[in-house]
Amino acid sequence: MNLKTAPIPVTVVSGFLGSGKTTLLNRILSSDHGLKIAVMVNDFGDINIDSELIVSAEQNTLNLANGCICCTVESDLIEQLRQLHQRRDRPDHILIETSGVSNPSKVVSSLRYPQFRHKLVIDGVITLLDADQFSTLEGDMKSLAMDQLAVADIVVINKTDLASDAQLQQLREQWLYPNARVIETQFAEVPLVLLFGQGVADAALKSASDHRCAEHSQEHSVGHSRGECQDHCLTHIHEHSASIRCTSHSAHAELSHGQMFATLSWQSSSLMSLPKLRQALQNLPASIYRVKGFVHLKEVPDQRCVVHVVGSRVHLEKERPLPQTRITEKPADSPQPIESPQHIKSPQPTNNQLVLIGLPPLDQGSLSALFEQCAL
Ligand SMILES: Nc1nc2c(ncn2[C@@H]2O[C@H](COP(=O)(O)OP(=O)(O)OP(=O)(O)O)[C@@H](O)[C@H]2O)c(=O)[nH]1
Repeated sequence: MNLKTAPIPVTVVSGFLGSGKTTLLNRILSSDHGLKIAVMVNDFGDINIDSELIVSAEQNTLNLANGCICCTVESDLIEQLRQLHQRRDRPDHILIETSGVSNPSKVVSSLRYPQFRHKLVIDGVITLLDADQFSTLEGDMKSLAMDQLAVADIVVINKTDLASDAQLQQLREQWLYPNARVIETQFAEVPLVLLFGQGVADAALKSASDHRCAEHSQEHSVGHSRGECQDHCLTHIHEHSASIRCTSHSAHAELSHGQMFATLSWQSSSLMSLPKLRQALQNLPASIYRVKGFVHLKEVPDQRCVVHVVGSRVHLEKERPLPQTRITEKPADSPQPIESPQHIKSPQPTNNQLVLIGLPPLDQGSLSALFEQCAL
């Protein structure tokens, strides 16, 4: 098959809030697989925190319209996919990270539209599950998490380092659908061949062998196993790889999924106190399941820190620089990145940004007051 006209494989990465989707994406984008991967990120919250947490190729950033990927931005998703397919530097693979409050089945059905026939092929749906927090989900949250599992081809039981043997056993026995392949991981260490499928692995192998250098062709001729050849060639082709990131962000305090979730954001320009912030995060109302963002702490004056709250777990760490992926030249007819204040990459030194996601109603006044008290 001609690789230039072959359908592009698309993998949908799903999973409830904080299950490790961005961790998985970063692992893939930082790996030396040699594939040109386009990533579409659908964040839920008016500040797009995920776009700053993902390994990026900024010049290729495209923005979708506001909203939850499965509820309101279908037309933009379709348009971006169409444009990706038309690019001269077509990606080898497309990854779509749905927001933690999305049901991936709608995305999957969009990918099946006739206009994508022979252009895109669904490689699979990967759903991550937070082994530590899954059992704490109740009601609508649990139903949504189950919907995400129901459409999965691969279920990744992530955060096994935080779960007891009994918790893991219960997950395996009670909550998994029979058809999915199940992998248990820490920090989303999923084998790449499982993610990309043999089709793409073969394409990369073929492309790499087309470009192979003299010493590699000699190695091929003596008959290495597929894995050995692939390792050599994928390293070689990596020099031509690029990552394209598309982001979507929802409007302030938007509700989605039948009004199931609400989000609000808080920003300030004051230094914050670490013990006060930690205490505030540990004492959030139970209706708030997820907090993520960046803060500047008095105790860490030289760099900003990343905040993650998932369920009852609070995690703060110094921001680590993300490796930048190599970028290929953009075709003249490709869409220009849209400048937006929400995507300014280097905020002022004391720009704290937090996004909170939970069950409505979220009380903006009292939550803002809670964080204001952490400011010095
Ligand atoms: N201990 C532990 N922490 C993990 C693991 N995987 C991810 N995390 C942490 O869990 C937090 C949430 O991870 P993300 O990758 O941002 O989760 P996400 O699914 O993208 O989150 P949303 O986009 O908000 O739904 C971060 O602090 C990660 O570092 C793991 O296996 N073990």
